[in-house]
Amino acid sequence: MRFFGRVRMVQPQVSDAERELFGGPLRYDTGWSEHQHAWLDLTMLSALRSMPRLVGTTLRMAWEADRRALLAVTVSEIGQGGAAAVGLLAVNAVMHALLGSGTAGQRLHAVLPGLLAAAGIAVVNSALAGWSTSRAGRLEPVVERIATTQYLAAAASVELEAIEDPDFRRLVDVAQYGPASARRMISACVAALNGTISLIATAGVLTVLHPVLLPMLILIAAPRGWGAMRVAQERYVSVMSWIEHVRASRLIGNLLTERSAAQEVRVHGVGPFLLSRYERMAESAEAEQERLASSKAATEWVAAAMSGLAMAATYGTMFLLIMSGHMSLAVAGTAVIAVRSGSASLGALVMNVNQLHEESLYVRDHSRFLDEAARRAIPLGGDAVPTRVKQVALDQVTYHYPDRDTPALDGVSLTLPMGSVTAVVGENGSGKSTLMKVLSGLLLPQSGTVLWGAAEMAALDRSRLFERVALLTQDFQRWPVTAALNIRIGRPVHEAGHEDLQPSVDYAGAGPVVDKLPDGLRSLLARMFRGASELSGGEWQKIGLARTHWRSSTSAADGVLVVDEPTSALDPEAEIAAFDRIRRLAAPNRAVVLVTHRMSGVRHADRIYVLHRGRLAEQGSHDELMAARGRYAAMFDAQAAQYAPAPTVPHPTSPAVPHPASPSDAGAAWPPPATDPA
Ligand SMILES: Nc1ncnc2c1ncn2[C@@H]1O[C@H](COP(=O)(O)OP(=O)(O)OP(=O)(O)O)[C@@H](O)[C@H]1O
Repeated sequence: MRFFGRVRMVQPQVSDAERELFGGPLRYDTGWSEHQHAWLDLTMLSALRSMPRLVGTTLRMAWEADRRALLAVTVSEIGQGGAAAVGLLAVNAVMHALLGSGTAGQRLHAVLPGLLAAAGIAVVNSALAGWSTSRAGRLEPVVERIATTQYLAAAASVELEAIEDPDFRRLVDVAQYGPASARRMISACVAALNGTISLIATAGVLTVLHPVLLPMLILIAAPRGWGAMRVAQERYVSVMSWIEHVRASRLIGNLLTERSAAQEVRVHGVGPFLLSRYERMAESAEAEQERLASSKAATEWVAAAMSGLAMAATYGTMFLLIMSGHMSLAVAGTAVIAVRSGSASLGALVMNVNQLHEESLYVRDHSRFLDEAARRAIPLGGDAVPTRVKQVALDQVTYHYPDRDTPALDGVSLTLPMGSVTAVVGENGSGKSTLMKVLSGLLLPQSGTVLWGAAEMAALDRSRLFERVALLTQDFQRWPVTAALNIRIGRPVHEAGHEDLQPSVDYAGAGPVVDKLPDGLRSLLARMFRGASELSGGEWQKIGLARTHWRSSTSAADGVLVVDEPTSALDPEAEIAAFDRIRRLAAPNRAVVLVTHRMSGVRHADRIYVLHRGRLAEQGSHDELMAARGRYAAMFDAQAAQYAPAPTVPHPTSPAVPHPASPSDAGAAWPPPATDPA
């Protein structure tokens, strides 16, 4: 009876390794589980019922992609169905001629026209099949390309807030499977169309031959169709319940090969540790594969047995019909062939409907993503940004991340006059980076206003506003392209030769970095490609600075330069030089705002704002804030004290880690023999 009940979700046996690594059964919620119920409700009937809608969606996509190719596929598939029906009729004529009266020679002679017709039909059929394959081959990549382009364009045009929203990220994750599924839906649709037409053709011929043959055909094919559907359901449910665990073991496997983990993998002995956990997790996934294979074998065996019984009943019925004179031998011969090809078509059709349904779940995610992305897209249009502004100002700005209880910015007001350098300091998590995102127009405050001159940012055309902002953040993008493009990409629409970029290279002090590269600015900075060069963190920061200069120098309109922790990887000399260069970027048409924890870089700023837990705690020049002896002065003094001569730091007298359990664990005698420090 277990074969006929619903396919149920079985909670996977989680390995000890997974508990140890992740603290329990892993729930990597990708949104896949949203399919679960759709699928589990799937019966053959509901799959067939949803067929017209699914086919309609796919055909619409294909129609937009290439109408001529779609028409060619449809015509050739219908042609193949017709050819199958005519082929069966030709077989029937051959049977009649073979089993008719007359001498063997006369009968062979009578067979010839039927045989020639069957051969001709076979040739036409294969030509049509070839045509269909080639046109579908044209259609599939175009549909996939259109769906991929839609996906990428939608992902790149949403608000930053959407990208940082975990729910939206999950949708982005799951929708990535949509384009490939849309492509596969084309072939599944073509195959389903082919199956339907050949089935209608065969059914028509069988009904003409004898009315009892059609129900018999259905009886033979139904168990195989049921078996195919059940196996697919079990596979899908298994994938759904195991996906997190398979991903987890893949994640562990990847960590062993990743460059970023390579040092700890070796020095801390993480390699053998993770490898053993990977093996244990993979073993439990293998057990599931084995269970699935056994279940598939049993289901297919039951389906084959039921289909065999129906086949025996069909042949028995035909035998009785022949014996009672209700069916000729020729009809029976044709019926045997038709039943065989018809049951194969029906079985294939069920599988294709099945696949169509499975793929449509992912295509549905894709369109759900497109709808959601359109809802959360950065709005197009808006007022023009004034070319000349005296200042950019924040007035009582509050920003709240959706999943946080407390605001990251709470009633912050500040002013950035053109031509000035403003510094923002504060402890970790005080809201500095959030403030920079609000200033850049990447995040829109829930209350308060950002003003460009007298214009409110909320009313401005955001794409135009972005053109007036230059960004240099600590985790700026290290694009896997040439050194030249890594600079030019600061304003990619602006064409530039290497000589045009030279001032930016010189400005950033990146000359020695470029000189060291094998092909100068032409060198590829992408370690994953052969022949590419790699830069150190500090060298990259100089390239980043050159990019910022390029962006700033290619716009004459008033704008803002946002610099967030630009010098973290620079050596002391380069850091001093970098702060000096950043200050020099403040021009009559540019306001520079600088976020840093290096207090030495802040002291020359025209105005300094101190943030504390999202609120503005202090503001003023360096001298004013030092005189006020508040937070700023405390931070400055704490850093300055690091460089002041200090009394000798005492050495610890006892080990900071517990003793190993036994001397053999330590690999050396423990405790070490007492020695006289003197
Ligand atoms: N994407 C986000 N989603 C939710 N909360 C966030 C997000 N980014 C930052 N926060 C929270 O907002 C607060 C301010 O973060 P922000 O990154 O602006 O601080 P910061 O001053 O730049 O810190 P740091 O000096 O460490 O870079 C923190 O409590 C942080 O946890």
